Amino acid sequence: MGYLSCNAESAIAICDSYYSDLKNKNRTRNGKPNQQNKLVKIREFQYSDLVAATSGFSADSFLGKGSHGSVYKASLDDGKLVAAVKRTKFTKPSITNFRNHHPTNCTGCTNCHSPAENEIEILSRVRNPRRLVNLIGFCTDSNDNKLIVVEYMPNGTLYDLFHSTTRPPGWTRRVRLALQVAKAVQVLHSSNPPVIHRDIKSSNVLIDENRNARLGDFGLALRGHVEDVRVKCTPPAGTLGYLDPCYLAPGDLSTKSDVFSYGILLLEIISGRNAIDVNYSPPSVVDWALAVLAARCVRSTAEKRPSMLEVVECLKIARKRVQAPPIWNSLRRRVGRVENWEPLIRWEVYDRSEEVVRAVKVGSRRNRKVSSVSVVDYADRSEPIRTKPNSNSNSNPNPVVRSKSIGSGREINNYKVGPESNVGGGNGNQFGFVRRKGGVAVKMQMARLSKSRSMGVLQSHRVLHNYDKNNANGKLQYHSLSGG
Ligand SMILES: Nc1ncnc2c1ncn2[C@@H]1O[C@H](COP(=O)(O)OP(=O)(O)OP(=O)(O)O)[C@@H](O)[C@H]1O
Repeated sequence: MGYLSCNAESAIAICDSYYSDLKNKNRTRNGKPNQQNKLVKIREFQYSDLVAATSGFSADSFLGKGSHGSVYKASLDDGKLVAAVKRTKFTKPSITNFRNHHPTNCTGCTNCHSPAENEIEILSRVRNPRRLVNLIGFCTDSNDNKLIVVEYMPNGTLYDLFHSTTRPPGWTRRVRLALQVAKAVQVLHSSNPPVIHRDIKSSNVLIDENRNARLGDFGLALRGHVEDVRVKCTPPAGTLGYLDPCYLAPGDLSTKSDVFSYGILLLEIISGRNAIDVNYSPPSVVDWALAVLAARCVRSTAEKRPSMLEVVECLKIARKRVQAPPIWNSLRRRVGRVENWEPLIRWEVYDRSEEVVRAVKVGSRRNRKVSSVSVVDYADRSEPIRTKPNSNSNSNPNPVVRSKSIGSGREINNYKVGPESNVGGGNGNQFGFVRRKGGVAVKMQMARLSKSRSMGVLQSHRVLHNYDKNNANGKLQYHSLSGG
């Protein structure tokens, strides 16, 4: 890892092609420095400085805990720089395990290097002041653990915004946040070589001082082309609930796995309070546009998912619509006055030859009026969408997967994962897939999403056997998919 072998500040500029490209782009045509592409130096901090900056990693500076460690607010440079310090613990795999992971010698993957080391390596090469939670520096403690110093995001996470506040964001802001996250993912995918984040989820989207969404936590990210040895030898990882069901072996990885996770995130964004009541006409076009997009992102065939560029373009159109017509605003105001608003959205994500993907909006709690809107690929649908007037979570007769709220924040109360198993408590707050085989609907795993503990759609016993149940927070790490 280049950045570790040399002096931190110079290492980045010398060792990395991204930064040498940046150097060339760093001047505009008239020779003036280009502010956007400004080279940023990665600092190496003394451990004692970080101890002082966080008041000894005190409870007062504590910001949150993830699966790999804790995050603290740090006041550096005499208070001129406020940052977040991630302090992680990582046990390196034994030599035997290491050999089992890698049939050939590994040049470094997220299984042999700590998430912190990986995050430093990735973030020292990819930078975006508006879209990403950027790296400021790093530090090594006496046990050789790495601490990461990143930009401080004062307004929590997207997860908090939707699930820990009494008043979740309105529709306009949701579209804006969705677009910002899409742009962040696009930045990663369009960099050369591309970066695949592998852990896109609402708790990894942080809200900056301007209330914009930024993508963070690059502990599992991989930088490289899919054919690169490093990418090819890194076992699958991610968070259950967001994990691409196609991603079962290292060779399955592509940017489309991120698209899948983004689709789940988009569903999470959509499935809270809606801006438009179906009683009002016309019903929201924007929410359907988003629903279609989300459904396309989570298609089970990776090639049929859109690229992030397409996602960004689609969301830009959705944003224009939400901003444009005056009637929209008055409707939004009326809906905003409704208390205890809770949308009922039933998702039917069918994968029948990959041609029918549909989402059905059932109605609002207030009036329970039913609206059935077809959204995508309906030309060839062979059966009508059934909705029942006055349906609610208790009386809905449809035996389809139903999601009242995705990302409910509640714990999973049971799970069994396997080809014929059913996941979740079964009270309606579930999300899942129905796969059709020979005209018969086969329910696949359903999940009740909760922060970092959400369940995913897993289809392989091999994966299950390799799932480390002791791993905290539902974070998935696979251990010996290559037969070890
Ligand atoms: N840059 C930051 N600025 C402010 N708060 C942060 C920052 N990074 C993380 N946090 C806070 O610390 C918490 C833990 O973050 P961390 O990235 O370690 O874990 P996570 O994303 O919640 O879970 P996981 O490790 O499973 O991905 C976050 O939920 C957030 O509240």
